Amino acid sequence: MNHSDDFAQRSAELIGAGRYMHDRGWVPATSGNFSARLRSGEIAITVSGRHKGRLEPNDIMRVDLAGTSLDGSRPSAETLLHTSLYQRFGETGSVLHAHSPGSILASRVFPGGLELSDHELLKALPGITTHETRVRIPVFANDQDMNRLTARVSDYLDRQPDCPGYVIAGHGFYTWGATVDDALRHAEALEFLFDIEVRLHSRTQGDLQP
Ligand SMILES: CSC[C@@H](O)[C@@H](O)C(=O)COP(=O)(O)O
Ligand SMILES: [Zn+2]
Repeated sequence: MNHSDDFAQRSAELIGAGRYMHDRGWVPATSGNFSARLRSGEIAITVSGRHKGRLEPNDIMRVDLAGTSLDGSRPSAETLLHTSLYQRFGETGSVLHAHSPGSILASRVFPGGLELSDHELLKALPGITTHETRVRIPVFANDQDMNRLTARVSDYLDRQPDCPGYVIAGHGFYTWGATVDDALRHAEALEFLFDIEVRLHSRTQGDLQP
């Protein structure tokens, strides 16, 4: 496959992911951003400000691993959060970011992070083969300074390299995978688990009411 076919193929996958996520209410009002690693080593990423449920081929652009635009378009405002993951994890082929209700609610209910355990669906996450696993999803404070936010995430991943995703408080979540499909599966599993954990928490709180 030549480089332009590769770019077209990855772009089509990101467009499909956007439609899927928008249909589920995870990327409202131009929020979210998506990327995929190209065979050339460059990154295909969404152009900033585009509606992620109605992406077209020219809404996907190329950046280098430092996040610099390679074709004159303006990449996602959160490009650094994507490129830092590609720099860190050689096997990562796609990064997805959503502003999903489950992740935002979870960040309010569990500001110190979530502990996911005893869920069969954990097996949808990379390297997990049993529900008897404990997966920690950190919650970072939101920050408009991408260098500072990226540094905080990187510092965490230095210590917890198996982390499958993270939440940004009041903002959304990031997850990644070897392919766009893998990253989408991780997104779907995490969003489901965020929702379950929030509902479990409110049930427990409700039970405690006089
Ligand atoms: C609609 S506000 C959302 C943005 O501030 C940002 O968080 C986001 O997810 C989308 O930014 P973008 O630059 O389009 O990639
Ligand atoms: Zn965002």
